[in-house]
Amino acid sequence: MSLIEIDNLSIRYGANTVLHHVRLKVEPGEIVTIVGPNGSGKTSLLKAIIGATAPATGQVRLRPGLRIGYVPQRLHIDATFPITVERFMSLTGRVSRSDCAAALEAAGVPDLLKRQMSQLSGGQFQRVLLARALINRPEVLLLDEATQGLDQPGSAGFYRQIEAVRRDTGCAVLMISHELHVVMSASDRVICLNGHVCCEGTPDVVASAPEYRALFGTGTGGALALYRHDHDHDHDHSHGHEAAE
Ligand SMILES: Nc1ncnc2c1ncn2[C@@H]1O[C@H](COP(=O)(O)OP(=O)(O)OP(=O)(O)O)[C@@H](O)[C@H]1O
Repeated sequence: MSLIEIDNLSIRYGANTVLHHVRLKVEPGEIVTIVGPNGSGKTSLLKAIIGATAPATGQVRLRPGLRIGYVPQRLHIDATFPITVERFMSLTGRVSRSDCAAALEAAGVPDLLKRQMSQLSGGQFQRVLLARALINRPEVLLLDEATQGLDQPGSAGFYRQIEAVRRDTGCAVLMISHELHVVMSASDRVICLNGHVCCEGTPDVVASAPEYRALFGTGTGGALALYRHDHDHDHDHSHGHEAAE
C-alpha cells in the first residue's frame, strides 16, 4: 500500500469543521507540497496523520510500522533555558552520539553538537529540528512550514537540504509551505487546501494556471496567485463543503 492513505477525512473543533472530505495518498519517495491560505486546515491535516487530532469522519491509514519524522511549525525554547543541541536531540529517547552526529550531518549542520540551542540562528535551529526528525530514519518526513521566519536564501537552502535528504535516504516528504515559488521545483505534486482539496497536480500543471503564470517569478506573488485561483472556484456547486474562507 501507499505510505499514507487518507480517505474522506473531516476534522472538527467543536462546531467548526475545518477539513472536509479530504482524500490524499503519499507514495514512497515522493515530495508532496501542501499550499493554502491561513486557517485552511494544513496543520490539522498533518496532526491527523501523526494521530494528534482525531478524525470526525473518514480515516487515516498508515503503512504498518511506518516511521514518521515530524518537523513542527515552530518550537519555542526559552532563551534562559540552557540546553545543548546534543541534549535536545536525545530529549525524546536515547540516541547514540554517532546517530546524533549522522542526523546533524544529514541536516547540513554537522558542527553544532555542543552549541546551546538558544544561540542558534533561525536557519540552524530549523535544521536541528530536521536532524531530530531524521534520527529514527523516517520513511516519510512531515514538515509544517519549516522555513517560517527564514529569509528567501535561507528557505531555499533548507529545501535543497530536504531534496538531498530524499535523494540520500529515499524518504517521502509531505510539507506545508507558503513559498510555492521556492518549493515548486522540489515538489513532485502540489495540493491546494482550503478546508478541502481545491486542486492538485504536478508543479507544471499548477504553474500553468494563468493566475500563477501572471505573477511567476515575482517572489511571493506567484504563490498568492495560486491562492486566488483556489478561492475563485464556484462553491455554489460544490459538494456541500463550506470552505474555511
Ligand atoms: N486545537 C484547536 N481547537 C480549536 N480550533 C482549532 C484548533 N486547531 C486549529 N483550529 C482552527 O482550525 C482552523 C484550521 O487551523 P490549521 O492550523 O489547521 O490551519 P493552517 O492552514 O495550518 O493555518 P496557518 O497557515 O495559519 O498555519 C483554524 O480556523 C484554527 O483556528
